[in-house]
Amino acid sequence: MNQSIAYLGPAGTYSEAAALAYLNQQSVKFSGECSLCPYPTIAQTLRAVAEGEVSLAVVPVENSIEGSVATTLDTIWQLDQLQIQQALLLPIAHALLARTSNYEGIKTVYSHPQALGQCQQWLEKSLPAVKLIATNSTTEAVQQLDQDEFGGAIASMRAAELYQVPVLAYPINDRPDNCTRFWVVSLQPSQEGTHTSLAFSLPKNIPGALVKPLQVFAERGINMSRIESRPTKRAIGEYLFFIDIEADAEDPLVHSALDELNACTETLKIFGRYPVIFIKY
Ligand SMILES: O=C(O)C(=O)C[C@]1(C(=O)O)C=C[C@@H](O)C=C1
Repeated sequence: MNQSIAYLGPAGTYSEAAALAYLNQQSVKFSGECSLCPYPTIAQTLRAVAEGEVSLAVVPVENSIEGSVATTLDTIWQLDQLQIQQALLLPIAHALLARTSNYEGIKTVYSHPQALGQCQQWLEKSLPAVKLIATNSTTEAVQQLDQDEFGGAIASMRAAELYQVPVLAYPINDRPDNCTRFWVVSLQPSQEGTHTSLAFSLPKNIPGALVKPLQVFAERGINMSRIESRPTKRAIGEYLFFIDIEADAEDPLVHSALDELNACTETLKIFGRYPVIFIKY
């Protein structure tokens, strides 16, 4: 069967690198045709799976310096039916691309807000006077350089090569061990898993409302590897809680925890069980 994988494009983004790493690792499974489909935003990338335009999407979820990718969490909550197949941990090393030959020539730096955040200290030290402009992706930042001869872009080395733009500095991320976690999602539940992700809203904003849902895991010795809150968008001070646990949703112990969690939350959504793969270069 023909497979298609949506990612935040255009070609050269870290999301494309994650999609290629996934494909490489699944090469036996995808022995037939498999195409990579770039989308302009993370929300559109996820919607493409929900609407059946593609079979899979690879989206960033969390970075070791900058934290959560809010659009991914918000969209996966809204779309409801998406299931995580796999988590991929990808090392991220940013480059400064520009057509001018030195830092003095750069007046504006373009990049995805996550990448700008991951290079914040380097930018303050090396280019303190430049204007920072957010783009939809790091590759879109590189494309801005066609219209701005005084511009610089924070993007991948692969983007520098693909679009033939010189690299002025590399690596420029504030920490050498910078990495981003991606989720591979589809409409089908995964057949295996060591981790499970879910999110819930609470019935009432009262003292201790979050204690019970957390106890459900603690009482069973299930380790939580992440908790993140996002606004419900209904009223100020109302939150959704996104939780990752280091356990398989199909394990009977986890099953009972999820049943109990369902009873003490307003809406509970299980985004799937999945393995975590570490990508090395
Ligand atoms: O703009 C890109 O290259 C992306 O793939 C997006 C993204 C992100 O949203 O976190 C992916 C990995 C890096 O953390 C920087 C940017």
